[in-house]
Amino acid sequence: MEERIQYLTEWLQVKAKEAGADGLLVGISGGIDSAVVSYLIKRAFPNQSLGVILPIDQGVEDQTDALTLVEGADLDYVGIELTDAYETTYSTIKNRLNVKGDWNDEKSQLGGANLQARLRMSTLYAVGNNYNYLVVGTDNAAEDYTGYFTKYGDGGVDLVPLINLRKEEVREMAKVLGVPDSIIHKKPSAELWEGQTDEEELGMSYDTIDAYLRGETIDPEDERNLKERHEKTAHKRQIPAGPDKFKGA
Ligand SMILES: Nc1ncnc2c1ncn2[C@@H]1O[C@H](COP(=O)(O)OP(=O)(O)OC[C@H]2O[C@@H]([n+]3cccc(C(=O)O)c3)[C@H](O)[C@@H]2O)[C@@H](O)[C@H]1O
Ligand SMILES: Nc1ncnc2c1ncn2[C@@H]1O[C@H](COP(=O)(O)OP(=O)(O)OP(=O)(O)O)[C@@H](O)[C@H]1O
Ligand SMILES: [Mg+2]
Repeated sequence: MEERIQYLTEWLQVKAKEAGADGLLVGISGGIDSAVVSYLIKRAFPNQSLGVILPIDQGVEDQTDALTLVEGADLDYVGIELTDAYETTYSTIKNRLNVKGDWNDEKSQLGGANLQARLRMSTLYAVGNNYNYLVVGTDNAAEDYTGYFTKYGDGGVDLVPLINLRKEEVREMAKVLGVPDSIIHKKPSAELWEGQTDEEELGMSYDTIDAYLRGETIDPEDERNLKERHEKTAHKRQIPAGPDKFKGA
């Protein structure tokens, strides 16, 4: 695992250099994926790496985890409270569509949740511009395969160092890097709404997804679900579709 960590550290250094960037930053949620990326960017750029904590209506526990993490990783950080920005944006959209008589509360819920991820993305790029840092994402192999991320939200990043790591490998790497146990053992959650957990929303455990990604046989129902998620989310892993060049007169 140490070699794999070294490999990713050097890869981050090369990609930043290729881009002419001075360093790297990551959004820190208090979860394990961003924890691992924090330690990696700190290794790659000890003096030019930044953690960005972006609370939106967030529980105290997670801000504590985020702070424990940056202190443990000895990572420079900044906290930017986005609750007001989120609420203003969301209510402005809601009010305007209400005036047209078009607002649909139920349909808009997921869009509102995704707006949180997209506001964080915009904020990370604004901070990145200020320092000439690249934005590092935290998606792992299980999230990538299932498309379990917000398009142009947490999926809108410059580099994805964990993209080939199953969740179990992220946990293993976290242990070697020295990520606190409390973060390693907490339930994965996007925290886009109260009580959300990845495994409940996906309808299966990361152990099952990891087993599938290792090429093992899993419950046929789960396999069907995974394949369907993968196909439905193909657009998130591609550049936006455009038509072929018009060849007529
Ligand atoms: N075939 C197609 N070709 C081109 N575009 C297509 C499309 N189908 C949908 N779309 C577009 O994609 C949109 C749907 O994708 P998207 O906006 O991403 O939204 P969606 O996939 O519906 O929701 C995001 C999912 O990711 C989860 N998430 C988000 C953020 C963080 C984490 C985490 O683990 O921390 C998890 C979240 O809980 C939710 O389950 C549609 O509204 C539409 O605009
Ligand atoms: N409050 C937040 N502040 C800054 N960035 C955040 C915040 N919430 C989410 N993010 C960003 O969105 C990413 C996607 O969240 P995700 O939940 O998949 O990862 P995680 O929280 O690090 O780990 P886990 O999946 O185990 O919860 C995070 O890794 C982080 O980069
Ligand atoms: Mg999380």
